[in-house]
Parts: sequence; C-alpha cells; structure tokens
Amino acid sequence: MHTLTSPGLYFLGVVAVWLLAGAVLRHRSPVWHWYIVGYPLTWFRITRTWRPLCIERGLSVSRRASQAVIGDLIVRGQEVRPVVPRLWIGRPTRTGLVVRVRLMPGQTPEEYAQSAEALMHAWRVYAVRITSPERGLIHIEALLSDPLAGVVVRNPDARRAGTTAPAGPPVMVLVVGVTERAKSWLMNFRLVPHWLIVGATRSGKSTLIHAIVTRFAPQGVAIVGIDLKGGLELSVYRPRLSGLATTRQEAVEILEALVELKDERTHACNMAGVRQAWELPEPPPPVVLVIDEVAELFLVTSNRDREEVALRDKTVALLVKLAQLGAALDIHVIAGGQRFGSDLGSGATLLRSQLSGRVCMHVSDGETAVMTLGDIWPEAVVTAQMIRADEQGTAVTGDGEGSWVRARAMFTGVDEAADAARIYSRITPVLPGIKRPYFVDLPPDSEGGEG
Ligand SMILES: Nc1ncnc2c1ncn2[C@@H]1O[C@H](COP(=O)(O)OP(=O)(O)OP(=O)(O)O)[C@@H](O)[C@H]1O
Repeated sequence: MHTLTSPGLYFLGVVAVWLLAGAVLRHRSPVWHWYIVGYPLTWFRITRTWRPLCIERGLSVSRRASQAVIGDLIVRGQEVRPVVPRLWIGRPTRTGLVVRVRLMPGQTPEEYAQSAEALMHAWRVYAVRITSPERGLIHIEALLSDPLAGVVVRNPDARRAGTTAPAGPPVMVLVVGVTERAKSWLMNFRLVPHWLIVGATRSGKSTLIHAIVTRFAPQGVAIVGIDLKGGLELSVYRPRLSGLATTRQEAVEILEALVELKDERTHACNMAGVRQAWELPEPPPPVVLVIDEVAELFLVTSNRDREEVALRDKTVALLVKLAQLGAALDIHVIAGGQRFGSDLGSGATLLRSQLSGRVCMHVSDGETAVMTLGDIWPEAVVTAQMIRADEQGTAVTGDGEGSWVRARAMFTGVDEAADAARIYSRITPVLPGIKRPYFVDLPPDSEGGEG
C-alpha cells in the first residue's frame, strides 16, 4: 500500500495525464499530438528495434575475430559480438523525425538505403529516407505521412500579377515545386547550369518543362527547342521560342549556331576581363536549350547509313561541347527523356556527367533510376524506384545543398504554358544564325520572326 502512494502512483498519474493529453490533441492539433505522444513513442520503437534491425540487415560489424592465433595454436569459435552503429537522439520535425548515424568503417550510405523499407515497417512510419549530408554521416529521416500527396499549384494571384515582363536582369532561380521537407523546389541555373529530367511516359516530365518555360517566358531569356518527335511537345511554346528544331538537320544547325554564340561570348568575356557572361557590361540574354526525348538524338535507323551516323555523331559532339563550356556563358541545357544511359552510345556518359542537375520521376525499370541518379546519389536510387506511376510530378532531385530530396513539381497545364508563350512572344530574343519558328498569331510589329 505504501509503495502505491509514492513513486508508483505518481508515475501512473503522469502516464494518465499524458494519455489524456494525447487523446485530446489527436484531432485538435495533430502537430502537437505528434510532438507530445507520437514522437516519444516512435523514438522508443526506433531504439528498441535498432539493434536487431542492424544485425538482421547486415548493418552491424564484428569487432572481434572469430578465431584467435596464440603462438602456433589457432583458437576457433570465439564469440562474435556484433557492434551496431551508434544512433544519435532523433530530432523531431513537423513531418517526422531525423536520426543521425555515424557510418562504421567500410559502410556506405547505400547499404542503409537498401534497408529503408525494413526500417519503415519496423518503425511504423510512412517512409524512410537516407541522405548523407557529410562524409561518414547519414541522416535517417522517418516521415509520418506523404507531404507531397496533394497537387501543387501556383498561387492564382501570383499568376495574374505576372502578366507584365519584370524589369531588371533575368532571375535564373526558378521555383518549380515543393520538397518533402516543406521547402521550395528550386532550380538554380547559375549554380546548376544543366539538367537531366528522366521519367516514364506520363510521369510528369512535360508538366515540369511547362513550369520551367512558363517561369522563363516573362524574362529576357532565349528559349530554344529541339524536339525530334516532330515538334509535338515543344510546339506549344512556338510564339516564345527563339528557335525550334524538329529534324536532325535542324538540330545540327541550331547547335552549330549555339556553339558559335558560345565562342563569341567567350571572346567578349576575354576582352572585358570577366569570367562569366552575366558580368559583362551589357549582359547577353541567357539561353536555355530544351531537348525533348534526348535519346532520339543518339538513335539512328541503321548503323550502315553512314550519312545518318555522321550526322548523329556531329549532333552529339556539338551538344557535349555546349554542355561542357556553355555554363559560364549563360547557355544552359535541359534534356528530358524516358531513359538515358551509357547504352545510347558514345557521348552519352560524357553528356550525362555535364548534366549535373538531375530529376528522376517514376521510371518503368529500376535500371533507369540507377542511370539517372546512381553516379551522384546512389543512396537516392531506392527512393526513386519507389515513386509510383500515379504519383505524377513526384521526383527525386537535388536539394541545393549537395544532397537529394523527394519533391513534387507544381502543376502547370499546357494551356498556362501556351498562354505565357503567347503573352510574352514580343520579348523573345533573336539569336544570331537561328530563325524563330513560324507561328500563326505573330504580332505584325514583332522583331526577328521569319513570319
Ligand atoms: N506536377 C503534377 N501534379 C499533378 N499532376 C501532374 C503533374 N505532372 C503531371 N501530372 C499529370 O500527369 C499527366 C501526364 O503528365 P506529362 O504529360 O507531363 O507526362 P510526361 O512524362 O511528359 O509524359 P510523355 O512522356 O508521355 O509526354 C498530366 O496530364 C497531368 O494530369
């Protein structure tokens, strides 16, 4: 009786108040419910399951040898004691919690990424992401629910307000969606000049490109398109395009003109003693080359057709050159496609290494995710492979701080992109050696159109 009146009773009282508070907060304030009830319970579950999980998934290491040599005698069967990586106390966030783990010698973040699904089930959370913000350290992020489940749309007020071209130099940092960490998904073309967007059919590639073109349209940016599927995808932007290639021959002509432009800008920078085109006294317009289905540039109908092979090789060589040297001259490449790998032939790996901005949407085979992300963030591959076909616009991409993040693109319909292209057609820059594509409602006083 005496024992129940002191610490035991006190403890029971605290638990009762805690449970009551949890029940009240559950519906009234899910965030506070998470901080007060969900977080301690999840953290308890994590600490309880960490050791068995590490041993089961091969994430533990044995510090003691299973045999010892004493003189010329070998002692076998010594007890092997697995040592599991140390877990730092999890930091709660509004969307879940983040645990830090120091990698043990010989371990890589990828090994943990392979176990993400097992961790997710053991901890009973919606998803587990593994990132490596610095060498030797990983962050294991446990998410309670999918923060990207809803469609992301642009604020209609911002859309209406943006019907006049902004004054001043172009802003090369675009907000194209939101990330799982409740931050803006930014495409910073000055930090990451070239981008590769990969996804299966209907995964949301065109919608992301609509978002990019719609944001660039009001600015003095020259947008050039290469669409070897007969211009089906990029034609919608015709009024706002400084050039459009729909055949391989046209693609070569446009790429040659852009390489020449690059050389001219290099010369101008040398003369002015600056290292980047935007530092010139009169900065030239940034150029963004958008390529739809980039694999088409690498494919030929027959390897025996020497002319076609030679033209293909020339296209690829020019594109690689542009990507290698264009960044400082404000010439950018965005290449989209269903897959992009070394099997496309010579130049593909070289080009991919230049396209340091990566966006991997739902892919139809696991290998495509490896080819898109594996060389930069191997630990992100598993998460990319788990993006379902019905999660259109969801992608794995860079977080702008050297690591990766899951994000969802803003929904930008084809009508919105077509409207932006029409409204801003008058500010389309004219590039030397490149003809603007024909479009029906070209205003009579517009400059540079071939009509
Ligand atoms: N960010 C998004 N948010 C919501 N829905 C989206 C998003 N992106 C795409 N969708 C939906 O998915 C559909 C297919 O998208 P989209 O045409 O962009 O795919 P795609 O990858 O370009 O396909 P394809 O390779 O066949 O051209 C869209 O019509 C739209 O309904």
